[in-house]
Amino acid sequence: MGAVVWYRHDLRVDDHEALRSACEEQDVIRAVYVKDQKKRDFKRGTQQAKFEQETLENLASHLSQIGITLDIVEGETIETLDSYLQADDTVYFHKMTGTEEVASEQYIEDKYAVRSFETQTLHRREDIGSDELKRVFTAFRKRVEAKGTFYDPLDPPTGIQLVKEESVEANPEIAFPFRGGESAGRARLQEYLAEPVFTYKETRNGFLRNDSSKLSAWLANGSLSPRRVMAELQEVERKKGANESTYWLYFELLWRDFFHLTMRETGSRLFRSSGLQEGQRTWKTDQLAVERWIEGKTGVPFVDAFMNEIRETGWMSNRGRQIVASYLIHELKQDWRIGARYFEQQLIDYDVASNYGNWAFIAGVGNATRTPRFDPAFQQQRYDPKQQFTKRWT
Ligand SMILES: Cc1cc2nc3c(=O)[nH]c(=O)nc-3n(C[C@H](O)[C@H](O)[C@H](O)COP(=O)(O)OP(=O)(O)OC[C@H]3O[C@@H](n4cnc5c(N)ncnc54)[C@H](O)[C@@H]3O)c2cc1C
Repeated sequence: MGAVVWYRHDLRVDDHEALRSACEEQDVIRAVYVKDQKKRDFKRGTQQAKFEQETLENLASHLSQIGITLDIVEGETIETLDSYLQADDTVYFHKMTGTEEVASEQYIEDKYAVRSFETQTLHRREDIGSDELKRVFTAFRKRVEAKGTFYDPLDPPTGIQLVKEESVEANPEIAFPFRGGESAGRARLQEYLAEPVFTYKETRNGFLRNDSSKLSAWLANGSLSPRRVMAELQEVERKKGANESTYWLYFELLWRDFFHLTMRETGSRLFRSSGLQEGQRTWKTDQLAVERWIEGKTGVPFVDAFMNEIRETGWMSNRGRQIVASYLIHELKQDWRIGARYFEQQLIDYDVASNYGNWAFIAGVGNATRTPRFDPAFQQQRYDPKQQFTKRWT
């Protein structure tokens, strides 16, 4: 009989209830991560794959400190796990949001002994109240803020010391010059909370390294725990004082929670053409228009600059994402899911709930019925008046 920690979008040793419990309850532990590319009909962006690889190497080195080997196996998740697991194994894992992830959890729960935990979000379903989850962000936010429940992050199991991240040569033209892995995520968290966070509210729509936290990529693959981010943020507020900007970082983390908790209720409905709204919606699919959008050849320099940035670096700022998504949906009138799928392939911070939730929101088929529209010319005047960003990327 053995114990297996099944890693997915929780690629860390810190605040990892599944790993901690396995260490407390079992003598012999294996850890497994399944690289499942079979269901995808697209090739992942190089930056996304590189970030994952760096993350896995960092995780393996942390686990090896307490004698656990991380087995990385490729193939379809359920088939692969079935041949990896032994009938009397106990599987330790964290519950995830994505519908494919939930389906494989159910299979594993039915067939093996399991211990499952929930740490993917800052707040939990039960913090919202017993009635139906409020599908409007403001109502959700008020509910969790009134409750004010925060969960303390757990330290890594005894015997693991986080490897210190060596400093990364910063290229000022690249907004995301960081490596994958828990060590790099923690280093970035400290760097951001030391100073830049105090002006976050004013800078967050910018396009440079310190204009926003850049924590999303580590949060997305779970190499950083949202509870750890919040605990460190609260510590900084206690020591140096809270301001509107420090609150705003929490406010944005609530959007992440909101999309996750909504998707846990709505499941695969979000992937329909009409998203979370009722009925059918018809969208165009003009391959040439989509190709021009992807290749940064729409002829609208601000849009093209962002599309070139994501293609080369796997990163795009929130403002950029809103502008290019709005352009694809409202100007080119294309199916919003084509854009969401391209982001799924490219983004180093791809996260199913945040990605499809935001795309659906801009298409007017998400949680809100209002349809936000971003005029690239107006946006450029406001956020890149000297065209520094546009010139760099076109
Ligand atoms: C079309 C579109 C697609 C998106 N796809 C993704 C995605 O796949 N993965 C992803 O993590 N975010 C996605 N976002 C949300 C947002 O753009 C990124 O979270 C943010 O740009 C990441 O940069 P940051 O870490 O510096 O964010 P900060 O501004 O520093 O915010 C702090 C954290 O709050 C969370 N957050 C902030 N804004 C949002 C938001 N609108 N929705 C959900 N969470 C948010 C993120 O975890 C982020 O790291 C998308 C937004 C749009 C408009």
